[in-house]
Amino acid sequence: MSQTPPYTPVFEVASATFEDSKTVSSTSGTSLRTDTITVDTTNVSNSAATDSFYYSPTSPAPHKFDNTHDLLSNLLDTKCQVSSKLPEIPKTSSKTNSPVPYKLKTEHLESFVLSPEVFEIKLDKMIGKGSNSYVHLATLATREVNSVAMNIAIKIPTAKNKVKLLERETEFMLTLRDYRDSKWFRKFGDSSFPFVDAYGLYYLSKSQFPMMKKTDTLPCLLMKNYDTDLYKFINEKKQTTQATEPAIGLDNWYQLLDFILKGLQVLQDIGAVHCDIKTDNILVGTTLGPRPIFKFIDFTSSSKIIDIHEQPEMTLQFTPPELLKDQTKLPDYATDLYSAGLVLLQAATGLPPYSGYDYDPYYLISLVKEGKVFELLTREETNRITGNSHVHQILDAILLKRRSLEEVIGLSQ
Ligand SMILES: Nc1ncnc2c1ncn2[C@@H]1O[C@H](COP(=O)(O)OP(=O)(O)OP(=O)(O)O)[C@@H](O)[C@H]1O
Repeated sequence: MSQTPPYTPVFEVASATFEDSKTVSSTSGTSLRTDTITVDTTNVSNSAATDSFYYSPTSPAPHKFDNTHDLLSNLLDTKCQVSSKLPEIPKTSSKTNSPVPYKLKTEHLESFVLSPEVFEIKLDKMIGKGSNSYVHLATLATREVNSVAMNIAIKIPTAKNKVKLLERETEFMLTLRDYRDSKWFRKFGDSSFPFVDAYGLYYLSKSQFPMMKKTDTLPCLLMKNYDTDLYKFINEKKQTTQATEPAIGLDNWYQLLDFILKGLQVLQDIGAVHCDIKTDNILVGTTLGPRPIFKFIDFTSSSKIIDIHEQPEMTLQFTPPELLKDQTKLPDYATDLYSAGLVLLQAATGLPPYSGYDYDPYYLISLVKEGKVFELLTREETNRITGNSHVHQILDAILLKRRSLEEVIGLSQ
């Protein structure tokens, strides 16, 4: 199923080359909460893991075990039953041709690897595909008699040369996690953290993931799994909402606004930009309570501002005009705010920005450069914005007047 809009061109702003980034639908039905995680043991065996599984040649250091022990305890929100004694690690014969696992670039990342002696992963259906990775639903379980298990999403690089992006993304998620643990609750109380939780890295090889080359053993990113993404959520909701209210409904729209403003404040606090904010990159938990929960994902283009020296890959329809007009201009906070404004616009109109004008990428570039997104709206789309003057005012402030985040926060209250 196509997402933002069919065959969304992902492009390098600097070179304006196009790449097909069609995504498939995310259809998982897991219901795990961020704050109090419910163990979903549906279809999960409680027996000891007896299937053959992959042992990473990387021997886990004891501190890794402690780390994962704590991690699973927190994640599962139950008394963890991981044995404190590591199972026997099979001796790897020097004669076997087992592929050498990809060497992670930092110790920080290595310490985030989950030990295959403690945990096992069972892959389930694919729930997403980006330009750099496959995303599958999977079960993460402990390898002990009374195994505990939970459903997760696993991001698998499409090739070895994509692992650098996954490393970078994981580093970024660890920075976000540090922020969550040290500052989030003090500043925002107990509201839901706006970024998806990363659980760890886990090595997979061809025996578990047949699409991997047999010479590769690559780290994959384990994350909390959510029901759907914002693109699909908008399409579903617009069928039932009034023609003069935002496509996702007014309450949900304000909930989305609140999530976006908090997420952008976190990014500003750590001096970073996401750089690929779009409806495909926002997940939605719909079964976790009366209101949907939103989470940013996909940090492959994200970075601290001081580390940015060239324009990263962005999605054309969500790129602000100034980056297209001047290819030496680097992204900043205004970049994310503009992209987020387009997300709010899509959530209001029900259609992706420049919908109907994306048949020719070069024509599309010229429209995006001129920032003509409002002028191209149909009457139906406009009605969904103008039906509420406050919604209209906020979209206008972000997308036309290009107000700062602080000013938009002021307007939203
Ligand atoms: N934690 C998750 N839970 C459920 N679905 C997910 C999760 N993470 C990713 N997905 C699905 O997989 C898709 C691809 O993921 P992601 O955008 O992270 O991959 P990518 O290869 O970096 O993509 P891009 O081409 O946008 O850079 C998402 O659009 C989403 O539908």
